[in-house]
Order: sequence, then structure tokens, then C-alpha cells
Amino acid sequence: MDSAVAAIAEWMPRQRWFGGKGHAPALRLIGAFDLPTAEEDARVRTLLVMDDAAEPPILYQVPVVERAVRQHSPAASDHLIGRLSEGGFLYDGPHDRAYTDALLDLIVGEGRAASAGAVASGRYSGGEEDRGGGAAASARPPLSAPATVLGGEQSNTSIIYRPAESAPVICKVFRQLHHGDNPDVTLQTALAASGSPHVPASVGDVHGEWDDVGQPTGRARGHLAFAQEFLPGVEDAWRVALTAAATDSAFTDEARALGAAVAEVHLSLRELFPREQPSEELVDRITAAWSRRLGIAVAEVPELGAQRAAIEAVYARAQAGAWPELQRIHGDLHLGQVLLVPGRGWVLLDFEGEPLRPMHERCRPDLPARDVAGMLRSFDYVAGSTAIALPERAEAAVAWADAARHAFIDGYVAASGLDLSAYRDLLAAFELDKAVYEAIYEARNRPTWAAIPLHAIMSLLESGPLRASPDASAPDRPEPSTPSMA
Ligand SMILES: Nc1ncnc2c1ncn2[C@@H]1O[C@H](COP(=O)(O)OP(=O)(O)O)[C@@H](O)[C@H]1O
Ligand SMILES: O=P(O)(O)O[C@H]1O[C@H](CO)[C@@H](O[C@H]2O[C@H](CO)[C@@H](O)[C@H](O)[C@H]2O)[C@H](O)[C@H]1O
Repeated sequence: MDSAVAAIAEWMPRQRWFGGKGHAPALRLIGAFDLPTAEEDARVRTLLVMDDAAEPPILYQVPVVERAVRQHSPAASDHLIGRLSEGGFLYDGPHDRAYTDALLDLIVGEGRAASAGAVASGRYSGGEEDRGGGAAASARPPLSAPATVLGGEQSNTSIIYRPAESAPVICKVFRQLHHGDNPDVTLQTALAASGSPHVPASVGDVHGEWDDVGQPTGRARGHLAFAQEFLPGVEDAWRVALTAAATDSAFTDEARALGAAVAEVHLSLRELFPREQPSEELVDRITAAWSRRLGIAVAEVPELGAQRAAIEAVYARAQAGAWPELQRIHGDLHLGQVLLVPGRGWVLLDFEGEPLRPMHERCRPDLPARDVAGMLRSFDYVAGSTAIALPERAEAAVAWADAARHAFIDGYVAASGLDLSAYRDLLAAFELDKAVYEAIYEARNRPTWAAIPLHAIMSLLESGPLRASPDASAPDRPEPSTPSMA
């Protein structure tokens, strides 16, 4: 085995983006390419490794820098992957300037790298100036710039470049690779090109090709990285909302505006991408995915077994009810994916869809209710995590979240013109399905938060997608809608 692969296998389970929590990876090298670097001591490699121990196997992108001499700065030591048996040291690429510069150069300089089993091509999609100007006009970035890795809990690894002479850029290195275009790149790029203020401008991307015996041509093709305008100094709404809930500050105006922004993005996506009628086959496919996911959740989170029949009853009602036309959507909308940018309003990020869903499903037209449900769940998460951190604020946080959920729906309905009450059962099913997804996600990634979706599932089964507003007189069993949805 390539000694770099052996070192990566040891190191990978400690990385946030490693999807196979609970098992040691069994890595197989699928392909690798080198990027040119000006640093004599460094070799910049990107390895594509398949974890055959995952079910189904997962293909990861692992950029590394091989150096003959050990780096002694504390930053470098933190990002040492391991020693190579043939001599030399292996570093985590996104934390090493040799890699970050090589990646930026690949995109902005539209380079190409090809070697054993893999090819990568950079594409510069132009700053705002190439599209007639927009929210954040910026010049072409240089080929080299100081870079840092975004901290926090991400499924991918994002590198922020801060060139001295031009606007900052954030480049996301996709960790799990899939055959097919990544909606994060295609949806956001199309929205930005259409003039939508609700997404950052695209800067460019890296497209790759690698060996895949599962494809008829023997090759798979997909995106490896996506660079876009970085909106500096703006906290994501998850953090803003947590602070607001903890201090009992109103968030309803923001939530209403967020609902309107999501509706506007949905209206744009309707125009930009093909739509599909909800044929029987399509309805069956989506409802089968709910049931499949519920089966996985019950196997991984056995406490859910007692709710299975009640959840399935909600799914059956939704399946039999009204369905709107399907269209492209965000796919994994939550507060961590949206930024309230001063002077610009709400901006949506990360159109990649749910990382636990197969990519081919994420790339098909879907129901906007999935996004609405995702955001409703996220407000509930604010209440749930506030209750864990500040038990004395638990009740107030639930009222805060209910008010935000109602305001979000009001904003969405007003801007979309859609009568959501006609799709009440569908929204209930999507919210439950999202909570079921979260139950799996938390069990795998953040077990201390597992109670948040489990509690939500109980309460959704009791009261439907929207509890009564805090100031409304609460009926014994609140109707699963609000007046604004009627
Ligand atoms: N264009 C951007 N401008 C400012 N911050 C961003 C931008 N893109 C991403 N971020 C920050 O990075 C975080 C993670 O980005 P995201 O696209 O959700 O990555 P992942 O797919 O790894 O979850 C976001 O929550 C946001 O805080
Ligand atoms: O990393 P991604 O942004 O692609 O999303 C994944 O991770 C999210 C957690 O970081 C997860 O979101 C869940 O936790 C959020 C709070 O951290 C909460 O606001 C969301 O409602 C909840 O679903 C997301 O589901 C997952 O795909």
C-alpha cells in the first residue's frame, strides 16, 4: 500500500468530515494527482481513497503535502498526518500553504492535473465584474494568497483566502466525492448568474475524473472543490439565533425575512432548472425514501422503534394527500447555512443537500416543503440546544422557537404566494423525516444531542408541524397549522 494511504487511514477517523464514525477505515487508493508548487521541499498530492469498510463504500478526497523535512511550527505539528515509511512527513493539505496556493492557482489559472487514475481541471467562473457587477464586485483573485481553514463542524473543508489586493474568497474542498455534478456548484452558480442577491457570487471550481468500475464508461466525473465570494464578519444565523434565544431577544422580523428569502430562492430555482410533475412513480420514490430512512434510524436508534407505526401513519397520510410540482431546492436548509448580511439581507449557502443522502437523489427535482421543514426543525434545534446549555431557559426557548417558526412560515407564504395549508400533511411528513435524519446524524456525529430530534419526533407526532403560537389560546390538541397558512 502507498505509505501515504496507511498514514491517512490512521488519521482519518479523527477528522470531522469522516463519515464512517464507529469503524476503522479500510482504504483503497483509487487515484491521485499532483499539483505544481513553487516550494522545492514540498510535493502537493491529492489522493482519492475509497473506504471499503463503509456500507456503501465512501470515496474521499484527501489533499496532502509531503515534505522531506519535519515542520516545527506548532500549526504544522497540529496538522501532521504521519511519517512516511520511505522517509518524509505527511501534512493535511488545507492547513499547508503549498496546497492552498496550488488549489487557488488551479482554479484561477484554469490549470489541469492528470495522473494515475484521476484528472482535475480548474475553472474560473469570473468575479462579479464579469457578470455586469452585483452585490460585491471583485477583481480576479491572485494565484497565491494567505489562507486559513474555517473551524467548526463542517461536512467538508473550507479554506478562506484573504488576498491583500482583492476580495476574500472561500473555497470548499469536497470530502466525499460522487459521480455527477455537485448541486452546491451548479445551483449556486446558476442562482448567482441569474442575479439573485441570496447567494454569494461564484469564483470557480475544480472538476475531476477518476476510475470507477461501477460506471458504464469505467470513469466517474464530479466536482472536487468550489470557490466563491466570502462574506466576512457575518456570523451564521445558527449562532445569532442561539444568542437571541439565550437572551430572549426577538427574532421574528429576521425569521419572516428569512422565510421570504427562501421563497424567492425557490421561485428562482423553479425558473432556472427543470421541474417534474408529481407522478405516482415520483411520489412512491420519495415516500419510499422516508420509509427507508426510518428503517435505518430504528436500527441505529432503537428508542425510535416505539414511534415507528405512528410515523408511518403520518407518511401514509402525506402520500395520499396533495403534492405540488417538483423543482430543485436547497436540500439541507438549516440556520447554519444562512447568513444575514448587512445591506444585502439573507444569503443561503451550501446547496449540496443532505450529506447522508445519495447524490443522485439530491440532484433531482424535489419538494420545497423539504427546505421549509429543514428550517422549522432548525428553530426547534435552537430551543433544544438552549435547553441543554441553559436548563432554566428551556421553556422560554421553546416559546422563542415557536414564534420564529410561525414568522418564518408567514414570510414564506407571503413571498411565495403558496397556500401551504393545502400541503399540511406533506409538511408534517417532511418535518418528521428531517427529525428522523437528524436522529441518525446525531447518533453518528453528536450523541450528546441525540435527544433533540427524539424529543421533536414525539412532539411532532402529538401536535403536527406547527404548535400553536405562544400568544394564541392553546387548544388541547393544536391544529397542525396557523391562521397565516390558511
Ligand atoms: N461564502 C461564504 N461567506 C461567508 N461564510 C461562509 C461562506 N460559505 C460558507 N461560510 C461559512 O462556512 C460554514 C460552512 O459552510 P458550508 O457550505 O455549510 O460547509 P459544509 O458543506 O462543510 O457544511 C457556514 O456555516 C458559514 O459560516
Ligand atoms: O454540515 P452540513 O451543514 O452539511 O449539515 C449537517 O450538519 C448539521 C449540523 O452541523 C446538521 O444540522 C443539524 O444541526 C444544526 C445545528 O448544529 C441544526 O440547526 C439543524 O436543524 C440540524 O439538522 C445537518 O442536518 C447535517 O446535514
